[in-house]
Amino acid sequence: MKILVANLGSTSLKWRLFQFAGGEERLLHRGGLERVNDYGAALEECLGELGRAGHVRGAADLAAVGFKTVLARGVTGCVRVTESVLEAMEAFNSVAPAHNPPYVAGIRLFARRLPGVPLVALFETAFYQWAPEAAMRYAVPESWCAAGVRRWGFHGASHKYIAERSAELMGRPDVAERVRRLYVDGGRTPVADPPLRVISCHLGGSSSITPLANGLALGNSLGMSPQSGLPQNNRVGDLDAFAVPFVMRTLGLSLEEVERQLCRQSGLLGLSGLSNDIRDLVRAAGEGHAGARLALDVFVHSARHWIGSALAQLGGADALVFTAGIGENQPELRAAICRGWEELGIELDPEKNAAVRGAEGCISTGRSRVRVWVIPTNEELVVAREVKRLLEQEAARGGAGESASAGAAGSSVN
Ligand SMILES: Nc1ncnc2c1ncn2[C@@H]1O[C@H](COP(=O)(O)OP(=O)(O)O)[C@@H](O)[C@H]1O
Ligand SMILES: CC(=O)OP(=O)(O)O
Ligand SMILES: [Mg+2]
Repeated sequence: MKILVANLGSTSLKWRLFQFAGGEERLLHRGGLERVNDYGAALEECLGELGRAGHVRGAADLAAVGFKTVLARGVTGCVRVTESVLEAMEAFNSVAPAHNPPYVAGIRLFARRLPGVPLVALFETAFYQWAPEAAMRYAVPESWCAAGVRRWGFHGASHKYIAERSAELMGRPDVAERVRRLYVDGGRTPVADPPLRVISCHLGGSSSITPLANGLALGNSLGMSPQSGLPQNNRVGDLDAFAVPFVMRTLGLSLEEVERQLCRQSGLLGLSGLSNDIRDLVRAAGEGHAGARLALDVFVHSARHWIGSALAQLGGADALVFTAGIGENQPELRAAICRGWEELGIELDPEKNAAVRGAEGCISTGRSRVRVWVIPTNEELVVAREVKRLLEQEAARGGAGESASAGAAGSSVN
């Protein structure tokens, strides 16, 4: 069974093609494009590359295409994409303006280009279904919460992968197995003592930090929208809610203009006035650009704030993990984030830290009580496994029937 996963990130397109056969998972192909603005053209390039490599010449070559979709009204988990799922995503376009519109368009493009191939979505919010209610609520009236104003949490596929892989690296196969089975039994797979406490730092085009207790999320720095928490590439991150009516009144901005500026001209770009890409900012800061320096400093300050929160929620940590575009590749920022934490039992080894870029490795000293890791994420594998499971469930039921999640009913788009 061949499953393609298309990961439409806020700055990139990444894809991986997996073959599942006889209990084995094999990666057949992977690729990606950076600094993407036109996702339609990027997806055509992906399909072209898969065709030229001889892997996907037509619909018959694929069992399914999986998508790491962000959020939808009333839908989570792993579902067949139906018209009503797309409508539920569109209903939250204004909550995830950088993510939902390109995903809906991208899914429709696959439906046209690969007619008949099952299209399946694993929503990023799925990983937080079991997080404590106190970690997921805002202090707003109940009617706001009922309308969707609550913390949803994102980067679920990535933090799930880190939960599993970090448990393996920390010698905890029991916790890794619980994580693998999470969407089967809701985290009820038993684990041994002592508890494994991991802080997962996904730092990329969007960034988020999650405390993991025995593989389960206790929350996420991303809240109701993927524009919260740390400053994002060109999206705002945390902001006092009263700033919005204030700038509308005092600067005379329309609601649409406020939304546009918060989503396109804020974050690292807004702070630096230069770029939304950390590579440009590190280079420019080195050349004395004050805006770039400020953007990096705010990013580091915010990362430390959220790691501190995770440390407090977990009551300490056994491992701290850096992943995604920035976390995997940027030793200078990892060092700045972990500065002065020896008393907390976190001590980076400067040489190991400098040496690990885009690869898996431990970057803490032998003395460090908390082991610090770089783990390249594999969101696509997490999605592909759930897609496979859904197809197998459907086959066992004798066809693509009703899906487990609310709101997923309706005619399949493919
Ligand atoms: N080789 C690299 N060195 C340093 N930073 C990088 C590198 N590659 C990517 N980045 C940073 O990571 C971001 C992309 O993160 P990533 O998680 O891969 O993408 P997305 O958010 O689109 O899913 C870039 O915008 C850039 O800031
Ligand atoms: C929220 C999310 O999935 O972020 P990104 O697209 O940047 O990876
Ligand atoms: Mg991403």
